[in-house]
Amino acid sequence: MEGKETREEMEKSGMIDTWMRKHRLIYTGATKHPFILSIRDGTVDFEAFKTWLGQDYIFVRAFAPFVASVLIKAWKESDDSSEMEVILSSMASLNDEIAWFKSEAAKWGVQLSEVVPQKANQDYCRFLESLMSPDVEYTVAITAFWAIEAVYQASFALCLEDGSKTPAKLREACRRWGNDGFGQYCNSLQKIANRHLGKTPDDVLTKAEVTLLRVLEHEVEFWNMSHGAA
Ligand SMILES: Cc1ncc(CN)c(N)n1
Repeated sequence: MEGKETREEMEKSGMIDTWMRKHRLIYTGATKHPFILSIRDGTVDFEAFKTWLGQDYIFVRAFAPFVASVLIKAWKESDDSSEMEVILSSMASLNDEIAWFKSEAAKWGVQLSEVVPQKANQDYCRFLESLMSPDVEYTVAITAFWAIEAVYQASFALCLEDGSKTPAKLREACRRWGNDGFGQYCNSLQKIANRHLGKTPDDVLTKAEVTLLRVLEHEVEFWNMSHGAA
């Protein structure tokens, strides 16, 4: 009999997969955005890429304290010590990521100290800050964390697929998030999120789903900001 999936049925495949099916349209909007498709088909406007680069540097600086807040929640709320290690590895790579943004900006002639955060970026950073509150459950925060990373992984992996015409100058940027190692790290985050979603009360489950949708909307707005600014 067809109908709504029960919670037990959803948990069998993992809540994240269920939500990805349920919210396919917005997930595709975030991972196959026209900006990403323009990189993939080689028609990208390099000014748009430079806008993205400067804005994302600001975002990543706000993302690092968010990841730190997830680490604190894992330390307090998780019963599996390996989760802290996954989150810690992410913190270590953020250090590399900030260094990469600085050297990439120098190559493209983007003065990072002069970049002013645009509204979509400010809104997204404010949203991240709201998730840092100790009142936000670990399950909700780890779901958001997975979604933020997974959108970049899926988007940039698309630009590396066979047949893509990604300009040589942008391939390194795409490899940063589109490589297999980053994919495996996203799978680890997804497993952690699924494990906690599978045992959380219904009200927290609803909060996590709403938070996931907010992340996807912010990601779309973030791409729009870069794409529209050319
Ligand atoms: C907007 C955005 N979203 C996600 C990521 C991947 N950490 C990022 N760097 N920037």
